[in-house]
Amino acid sequence: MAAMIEVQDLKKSYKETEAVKGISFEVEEGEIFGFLGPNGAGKSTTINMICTMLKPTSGSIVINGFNANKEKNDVRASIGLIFQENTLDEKLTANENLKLHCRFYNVPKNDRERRIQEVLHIVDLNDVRYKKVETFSGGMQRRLEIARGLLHYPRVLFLDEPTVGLDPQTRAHLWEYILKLKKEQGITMFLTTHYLDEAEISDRIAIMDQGGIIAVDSPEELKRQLGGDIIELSTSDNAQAEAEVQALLGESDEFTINDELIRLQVENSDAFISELIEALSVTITKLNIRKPTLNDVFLAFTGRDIGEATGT
Ligand SMILES: Nc1ncnc2c1ncn2[C@@H]1O[C@H](COP(=O)(O)OP(=O)(O)OP(=O)(O)O)[C@@H](O)[C@H]1O
Repeated sequence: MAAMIEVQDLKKSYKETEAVKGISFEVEEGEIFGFLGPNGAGKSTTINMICTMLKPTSGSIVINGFNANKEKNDVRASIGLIFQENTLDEKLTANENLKLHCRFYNVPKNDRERRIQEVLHIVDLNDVRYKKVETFSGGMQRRLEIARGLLHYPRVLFLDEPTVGLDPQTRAHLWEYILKLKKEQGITMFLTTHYLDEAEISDRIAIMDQGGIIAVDSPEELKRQLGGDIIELSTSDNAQAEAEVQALLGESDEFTINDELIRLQVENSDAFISELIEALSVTITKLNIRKPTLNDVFLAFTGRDIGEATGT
């Protein structure tokens, strides 16, 4: 199967900043592709280039078989954008917002009524079709934006932090709709999010840092590559414990430490934990053993916790 998005050696420089440093990746048709990275990594710049809103310095982008540089209109017709900011006209009804979009995207006149009904049905908003958007809850507005993004039958949906500012229940609902779209319409999704539980839904995740892509794989594989178990502990004297853990692990093994928590990764915690307890002269006040999470993956690749790295 041909890739739905093909990015090759893509670069973007702003005066002094090399924001995107020659990245290459492919997104398969029908997959949810998560795009993660710390603030300033180059994610927005990359997405804006893929969506034809920003001209690359060099490199090539092909979407749905169309070249983003030479066939902008075909690319735009192939994609739907659902960004963080609400771009609906709140003074208009849902119906009016959708009709406007049909006009912008040249949806044939005879098709408009059928498509509006179709997309409203997908997001369960048929009942409020003739109500003003300003009377909608945040979640309903988001659903209407998704409906609008689907009106011109895009093959790829770009979802840029689609659930920011929504309560957990609305987030969960919205995800049900997004997954339904993937399943029923086979739409490819390009997703950025700071919520790791959402990123976990992706078929594959790319991690971007300092203008480059440093990992691309399924969430399971990324976690598996990290391997072993994560041990987190606090002690009565973490500085002393740090020296003792280092002596036990040897120079080559890595672990992270901050004021409260020593975090280390070992092949097999069962075998290691008794050695650790024996090696420590200080009292252990907290001990937690777990499998790696996506946050550990993020930390391993970028050196930062996703919360710190994205200011969330
Ligand atoms: N218009 C611009 N002019 C100059 N520099 C820019 C411009 N837009 C972005 N940059 C720089 O390019 C780099 C990448 O920025 P970008 O916004 O793509 O990162 P990001 O990963 O999307 O970050 P965030 O998660 O904060 O949105 C940063 O160093 C940023 O300061």
